[in-house]
Amino acid sequence: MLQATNLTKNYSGHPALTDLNLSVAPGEVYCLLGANGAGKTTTINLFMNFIQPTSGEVMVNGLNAQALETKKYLAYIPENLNLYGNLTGSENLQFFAGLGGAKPDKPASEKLLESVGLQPEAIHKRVAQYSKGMRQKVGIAIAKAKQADNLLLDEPTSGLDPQASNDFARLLRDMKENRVAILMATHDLFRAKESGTHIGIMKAGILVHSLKSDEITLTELENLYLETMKAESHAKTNY
Ligand SMILES: Nc1ncnc2c1ncn2[C@@H]1O[C@H](COP(=O)(O)OP(=O)(O)OP(=O)(O)O)[C@@H](O)[C@H]1O
Repeated sequence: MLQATNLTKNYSGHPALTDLNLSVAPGEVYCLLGANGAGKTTTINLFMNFIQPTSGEVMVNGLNAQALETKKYLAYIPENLNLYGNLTGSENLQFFAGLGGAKPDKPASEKLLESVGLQPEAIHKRVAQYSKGMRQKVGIAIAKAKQADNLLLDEPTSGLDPQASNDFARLLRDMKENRVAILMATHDLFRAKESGTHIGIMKAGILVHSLKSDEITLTELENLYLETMKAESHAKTNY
């Protein structure tokens, strides 16, 4: 469970995020949309405790995100996942899952990587030879190994081809069915509508709209997004 209450982050007095209220329950996928600089990464970084809030509260499974204990409940996949290029996919998985205290043995790591759709012949190749989509699959495998209750994704499908992006969406669906709470920043309206149970549209650090994805068609979402980006006012409105 992820929860932000009146969450605000300023940088030298400049607001990056203002008064965010948001919750993501187990089995929900909350997709954050918004232009560059809207505050999406700031939100994710606050949940990860990479940065501290100026005011307000950010909670993971009911604990303040600043508590070290929350790390075991969180998995994180950024746009460009940092893996060790000179290690294989399987070795990276063992290493990074091991950091979270959930190191799979070799057969278990092979099974996990196969379960996320990595080609069996790639599993023992050096990651330096992997495509971006393959690296993101290793990221999902690490998250699965960790069995974290919450998954934070920062533009994970950016730059993936449609097939890889589709594979990734399937993996998210599996995690959702396993009751993981997922918060994803994305620029992809189609994926947000398809994979999200909830969609938020941010502008200039404010969550302007928050809606259930089954309340809106893709065309309506696109129109709402474009209107929001055009609108002068940043005032919070209800859809
Ligand atoms: N370390 C920092 N110091 C100062 N300002 C920052 C810092 N990090 C982010 N900001 C500012 O905070 C605001 C929100 O940035 P953020 O990275 O959260 O946006 P975003 O929605 O993730 O954008 P993008 O789609 O480009 O990733 C921007 O105005 C940005 O310039």
